[in-house]
Amino acid sequence: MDSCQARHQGRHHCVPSSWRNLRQCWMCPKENIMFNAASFLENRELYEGYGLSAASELKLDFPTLKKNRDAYIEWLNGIYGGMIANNSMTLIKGWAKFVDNHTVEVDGKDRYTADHILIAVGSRPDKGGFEGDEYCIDSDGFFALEDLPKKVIVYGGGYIGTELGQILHALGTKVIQVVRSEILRIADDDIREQLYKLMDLSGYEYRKKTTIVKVEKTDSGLRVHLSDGTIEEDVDECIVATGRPANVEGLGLENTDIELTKKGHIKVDEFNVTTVPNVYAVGDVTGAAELTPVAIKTGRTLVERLFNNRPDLRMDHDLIPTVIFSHPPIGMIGLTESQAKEKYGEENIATYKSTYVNMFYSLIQDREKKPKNMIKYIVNKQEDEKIVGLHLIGKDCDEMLQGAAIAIKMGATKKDFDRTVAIHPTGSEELVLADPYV
Ligand SMILES: Cc1cc2nc3c(=O)[nH]c(=O)nc-3n(C[C@H](O)[C@H](O)[C@H](O)COP(=O)(O)OP(=O)(O)OC[C@H]3O[C@@H](n4cnc5c(N)ncnc54)[C@H](O)[C@@H]3O)c2cc1C
Ligand SMILES: NC(=O)c1ccc[n+]([C@@H]2O[C@H](COP(=O)([O-])OP(=O)(O)OC[C@H]3O[C@@H](n4cnc5c(N)ncnc54)[C@H](O)[C@@H]3O)[C@@H](O)[C@H]2O)c1
Repeated sequence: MDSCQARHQGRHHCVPSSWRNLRQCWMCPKENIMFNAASFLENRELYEGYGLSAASELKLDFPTLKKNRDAYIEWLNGIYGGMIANNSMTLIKGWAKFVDNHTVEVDGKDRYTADHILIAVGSRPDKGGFEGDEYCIDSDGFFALEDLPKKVIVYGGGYIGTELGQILHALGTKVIQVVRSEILRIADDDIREQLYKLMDLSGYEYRKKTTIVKVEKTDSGLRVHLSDGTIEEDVDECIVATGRPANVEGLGLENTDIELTKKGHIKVDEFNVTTVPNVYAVGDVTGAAELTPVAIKTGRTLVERLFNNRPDLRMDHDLIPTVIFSHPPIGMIGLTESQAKEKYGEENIATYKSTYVNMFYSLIQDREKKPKNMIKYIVNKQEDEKIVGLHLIGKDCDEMLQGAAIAIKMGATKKDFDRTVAIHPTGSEELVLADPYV
């Protein structure tokens, strides 16, 4: 929890410039390192084609990966700590609880008050809610693993379940992802179908429309009972990733007039003010898109408004680009085809789609085994084919989206993309070659 001191009020540029470098949470880089490790290994089968025979002997030393990853995160945290110290901020370490609308108590001892109080306590992993969920781990437990498990059940079809399942699979674990309905329901239907094809191609196992009924501990690991009647034996870890509720328990909100939404998030208005004046909330705890850049940008926007004389400034939640770091990654911005049809009417929506093989896979001899990227544009015919959604899946799509997102945020049409000359030979060139208008 951060509290802003009143002494900043009215001063211009009181946001330290080094804050602008604050751009990551610890979970994102931690998972990104695991994504990269998995990317090295998943390409093992390509080495031979590239004449890299020694590389096919590549072996994972998991404890070394974990040690180096954790050291990197510690180094990052040190940098952030330094930024706080160097900017004359006082950091009080401890668990915060409201005792009234404007007073916060830390670790049940010291009390603090301020003209402005910002709540940014994030979210926490859901437990699962089935018999034996105490034997399961969550994403924090995944990062604490000391060695690579042999067999894992991943429960949940969202970002975390899909990312962790895919990382473990690429590292060599036998993974079964169990999902209540579909994997990545938030994705566009065509992209999800392509994901399933790519998962099938890589031998990734998933069970759709299935839930976990019960988990038991046995001498040889976990026994997991699934709703389709099957039982998985000798499971080393069962990772639950069924969402992240707001972290409001123990925050003492009952001592305040701060209200929650029906879904249990802190209720805020468009300026991120809670139901108590001068108490603000940003990030996961508000139910905004649960993404690091969203939390950070909302915080910066609020600070600019309060202390930099920009009274009308508010966070813009429209067209937020996001990437799911599956293998391969999925990038998306804006509406899916079905959302766009619902919003603008079926007759006003057109789509452009392209599938292609990234040159990286060109030396795979069997055409059927070449993973295909897919790009899909959703455009509004009423507005000169303005792009209202862009969806990508495949190698390098994580890096391809950001530039396109700028253009789309500026209101680009499909023709604007078509007019742009391609950069050859890259995967990104498909963005301007996909089903071109001219
Ligand atoms: C495994 C995983 C991977 C992710 N990967 C990505 C990614 O690749 N890209 C991306 O954009 N987003 C990613 N996210 C989402 C991202 O981490 C969150 O959206 C982001 O961290 C939200 O920021 P926040 O400030 O709201 O909360 P947090 O970053 O969770 O920070 C909340 C802080 O408040 C502290 N806190 C809680 N309660 C109290 C209290 N009572 N007193 C004092 N302190 C308290 C917590 O300990 C924590 O330090 C990932 C999330 C997870 C779980
Ligand atoms: N790459 C990234 O940017 C990244 C990575 C990780 C997490 N995140 C953020 O963190 C958030 C939380 O991730 P998450 O994967 O925990 O949540 P999520 O909301 O993405 O997915 C939760 C999944 O669990 C399922 N589910 C919910 N309740 C269930 C139940 N009772 N039984 C069975 N299944 C159930 C949902 O259908 C969904 O498939 C994400 O929404 C995302 O915004 C982002």
